[in-house]
Amino acid sequence: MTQDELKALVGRAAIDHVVPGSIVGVGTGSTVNCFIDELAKIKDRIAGAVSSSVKSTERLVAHGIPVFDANEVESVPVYIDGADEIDHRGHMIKGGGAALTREKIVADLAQRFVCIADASKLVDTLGAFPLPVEVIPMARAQVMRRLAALGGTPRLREGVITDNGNLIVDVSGLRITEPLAMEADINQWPGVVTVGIFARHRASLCLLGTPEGVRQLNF
Ligand SMILES: O=C[C@H](O)[C@H](O)[C@H](O)COP(=O)(O)O
Repeated sequence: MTQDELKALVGRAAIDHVVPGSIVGVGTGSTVNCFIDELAKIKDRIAGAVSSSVKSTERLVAHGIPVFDANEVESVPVYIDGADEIDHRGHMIKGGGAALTREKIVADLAQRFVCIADASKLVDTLGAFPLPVEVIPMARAQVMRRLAALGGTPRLREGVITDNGNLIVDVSGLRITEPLAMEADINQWPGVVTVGIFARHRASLCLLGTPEGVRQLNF
């Protein structure tokens, strides 16, 4: 099976975790796009969605799925999103599509985070995928110096402005053995909007697409 077929497989499997009549938290990315297309088929059975990016909103609206502003929603039973990496405890690196801040906001509204990913995303230790950090433009150079001092190699993502008008710095060469601590540390640096470590908002369940079918990892 190709990676795209595995993404389609988990996008379909995620439908079983949608709570009928509820507002669904919807992530961002190519795997989530498969989920959105499946969600469209059951749109009459949900109240709508709260979205984590302009791109996902556009896709939801194109399918005729009502999209609620996050400020209108107090809580959602489930948030469904992809990941760039996920470890065996449900900690993730996210932000490869620059949507990490809004993703963490919607994840914070959710009672459960269901991660959908193809098998290539499962790792023993986070960090082989360059860690995205959303940064306010004025703080770019200082945050990059701090990231280098942590032992990583930061690089500005050229030509990318987030939905919030900020920059993305990608940090390679980190071995993230303590995701919770590193998330808390980087998040409190002046000018950092969000770090792409999702440890505090880790997955409750991962639907992992493998050539043998969907593997469920409960955390
Ligand atoms: O900002 C983007 C998100 O964190 C995505 O969920 C992540 O990059 C995974 O995307 P994809 O499903 O395209 O691999």
